[in-house]
Amino acid sequence: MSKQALHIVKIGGNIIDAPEALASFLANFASIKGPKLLVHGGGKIATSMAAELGIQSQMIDGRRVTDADSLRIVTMVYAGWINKSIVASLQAQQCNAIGLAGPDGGFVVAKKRNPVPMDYGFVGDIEKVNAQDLAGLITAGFSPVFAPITADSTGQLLNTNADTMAQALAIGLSDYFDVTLTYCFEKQGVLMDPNDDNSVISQINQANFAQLKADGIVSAGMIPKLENALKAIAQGVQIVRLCHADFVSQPDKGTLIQA
Ligand SMILES: Nc1ncnc2c1ncn2[C@@H]1O[C@H](COP(=O)(O)OP(=O)(O)O)[C@@H](O)[C@H]1O
Ligand SMILES: CC(=O)N[C@@H](CCC(=O)OP(=O)(O)O)C(=O)O
Repeated sequence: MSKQALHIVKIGGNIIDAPEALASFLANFASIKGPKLLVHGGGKIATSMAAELGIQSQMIDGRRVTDADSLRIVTMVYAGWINKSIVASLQAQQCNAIGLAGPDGGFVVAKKRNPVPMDYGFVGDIEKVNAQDLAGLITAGFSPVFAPITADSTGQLLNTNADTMAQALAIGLSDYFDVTLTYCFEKQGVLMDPNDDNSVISQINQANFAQLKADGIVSAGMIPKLENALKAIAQGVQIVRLCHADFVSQPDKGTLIQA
């Protein structure tokens, strides 16, 4: 029997940092019919806030090396300012958004990343999603808005990559819904030439991803994003797509991920 459709959308830092682009994205998100869930990043704002406070940010393979000071900043920025700004905007557009981070409701439990071979500090890898309770919240009519902050089983807060958070929530919720996962960012999709918006690669699977990586066509934050997208499609998510934030509700745009 087919399940109810659920749209899970991830929105990244470049859009969140651009007020007009964010407003237009949120209007489109609010107009999606039926159950929906938003995961947001905000890495760019966290980096500039840290710089204002005299703290340098270091990224390795798309992950922020998170010391105690950085953890305080990312928690305030992601689970505070960004999350509440988005929720308030969605509520003003009759979307019944509820702001959450991993520790709320025990929805996402993580584990501090092993410090060997590389110590990322307070960075969490997701261990468990409490999908049953979260599905209940969604079925009750709420649209969860997740900040990429988690905690471990001892209560230690951790910083988690937002693309990974979206992937784990999508896989967990696939037991209860037919999930479409859309990664929205500021490009038209995965591009053959990152400077040419007309060069969208229409489909990506494990085999051509390996080739695109080897050829240096995908780089930086795009590599973990595609790894997350490929994991989602391999583990029960029905549709996975990467597209420009303006096209969140246009299923024919962007790059489709294939198993
Ligand atoms: N082939 C590619 N096509 C599109 N973007 C690419 C490609 N290779 C690298 N990128 C970079 O990946 C970025 C998206 O990853 P990331 O910065 O982690 O996004 P976000 O913070 O929006 O999740 C793009 O802004 C772009 O600079
Ligand atoms: C561990 C880790 O790297 N966490 C990310 C969380 C934010 C994020 O993923 O934001 P974008 O989607 O805007 O890149 C970070 O602090 O940058």
